[in-house]
Amino acid sequence: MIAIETNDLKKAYGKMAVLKGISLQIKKGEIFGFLGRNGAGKSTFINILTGIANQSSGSFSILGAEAHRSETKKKIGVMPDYSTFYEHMSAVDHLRFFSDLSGNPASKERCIEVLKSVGLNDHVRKKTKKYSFGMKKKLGIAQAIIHDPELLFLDEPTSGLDAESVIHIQKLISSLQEQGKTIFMTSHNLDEVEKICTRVAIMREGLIIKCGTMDELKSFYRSTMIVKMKHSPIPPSERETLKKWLKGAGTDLIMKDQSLSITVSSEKKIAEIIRALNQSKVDVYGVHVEEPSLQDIFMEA
Ligand SMILES: Nc1ncnc2c1ncn2[C@@H]1O[C@H](COP(=O)(O)OP(=O)(O)OP(=O)(O)O)[C@@H](O)[C@H]1O
Repeated sequence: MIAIETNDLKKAYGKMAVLKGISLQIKKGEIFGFLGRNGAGKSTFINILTGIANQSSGSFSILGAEAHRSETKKKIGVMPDYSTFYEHMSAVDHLRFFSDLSGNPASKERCIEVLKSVGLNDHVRKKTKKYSFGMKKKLGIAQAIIHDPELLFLDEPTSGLDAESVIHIQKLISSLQEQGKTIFMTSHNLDEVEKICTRVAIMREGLIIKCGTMDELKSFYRSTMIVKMKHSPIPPSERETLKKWLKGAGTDLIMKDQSLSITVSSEKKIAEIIRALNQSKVDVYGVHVEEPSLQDIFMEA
């Protein structure tokens, strides 16, 4: 079942093309990570999908329905990149008032339960004007999930939060997925995206330039890998011959007494290197292969 589908979605502000044709399909139950440098167009994309802005051309559907129908809106939750709150109200009153206004009234108990789930246990009765930046961020997430939506749009849900809160919110996002929700999130925290997202799209200058699971993205970039080996001492008589052979097998060779590091272009080469070492009477104790991280992929994309 498809949660979000966009077809050649474009957006221009005056002469500036911000989205240049985005076509995406996001399945129900995914945590979809949307990455891109500052100004790439991520928030604009979310704003269009959530009805805050209109597209210039192209179409999209949300939860199988044409976008912006009121029934569909009730099934989505949004945490925009910049949330505003009723400052004179306590967090719990703010959530109740907001849920009444949005046509999904929530009980006081439900509001308190949701505030606790985002880690605001001790601040449910505090006025939102006294909230710190991080507390407001959590309140924004609470506001997005108060009506138990099927689909959540989270624009940088953990930016500006302390390390403990980041982990708390990441766990909350994963638990929402376990409950069957679909999450579309933007983030500049690549470790976070790698950790919790089921699929990732990388956007650059209004276009999606890479999209797939982490394994798919990594296999695309798995053309080179850094191999590190620990081994027994190399007999002095074998050292030069072995060094010459290794230089032909890969690049960036670093040879130490009992370890080496080399960049190779295929997994087959790793087996060949182990055989060559054994033939030179060197025992291999450990092999570590460094795969590209999301950061490597992001930087190269
Ligand atoms: N209302 C607007 N009017 C004119 N230009 C806008 C408007 N909103 C966004 N833009 C421009 O559109 C481009 C994309 O902005 P957007 O906020 O979507 O990027 P982003 O990928 O979310 O960036 P960031 O990571 O910094 O949040 C930017 O060049 C921005 O200046």
